[in-house]
Amino acid sequence: MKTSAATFVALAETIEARKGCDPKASYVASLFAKGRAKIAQKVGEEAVETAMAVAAGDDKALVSESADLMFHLMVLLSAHGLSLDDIAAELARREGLSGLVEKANRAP
Ligand SMILES: N=c1c2ncn([C@@H]3O[C@H](COP(=O)(O)OP(=O)(O)OP(=O)(O)O)[C@@H](O)[C@H]3O)c2ncn1[C@@H]1O[C@H](COP(=O)(O)O)[C@@H](O)[C@H]1O
Repeated sequence: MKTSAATFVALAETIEARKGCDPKASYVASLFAKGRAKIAQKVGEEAVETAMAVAAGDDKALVSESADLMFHLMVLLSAHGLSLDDIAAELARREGLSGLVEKANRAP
């Protein structure tokens, strides 16, 4: 089995390769064809479904819905010319900065 990172890298490459493909032959291409607003809507729906899996106490559904959420988020990032590297860079920038300290330092 691939490592988590390798799986995300492979999926990101597949998503990029779907740009310009026939929307009838590819779900990713169909998302790109529908546009950013529709992809963002799908991200919102999958986030809600992820939360509902938690409310139902269903860990199997939590994994499945989280995968749907991550997948659609990666398509959304790609549609904006961004990638998981941008998210990793932002998380790296925050490394070591407690969320409690950051929140306390926010301008009122
Ligand atoms: N990881 C995924 C993946 N996860 C979820 N999905 C699809 O996401 C959709 C979400 O289902 P929903 O019921 O929420 O949405 P829907 O009802 O079909 O759509 P709406 O009409 O509600 O908008 C389903 O069609 C899933 O099959 C995915 N589709 C593709 N991938 C990956 O993307 C690759 C490329 O896919 P294609 O572009 O289709 O070749 C695949 O090989 C996979 O690796």
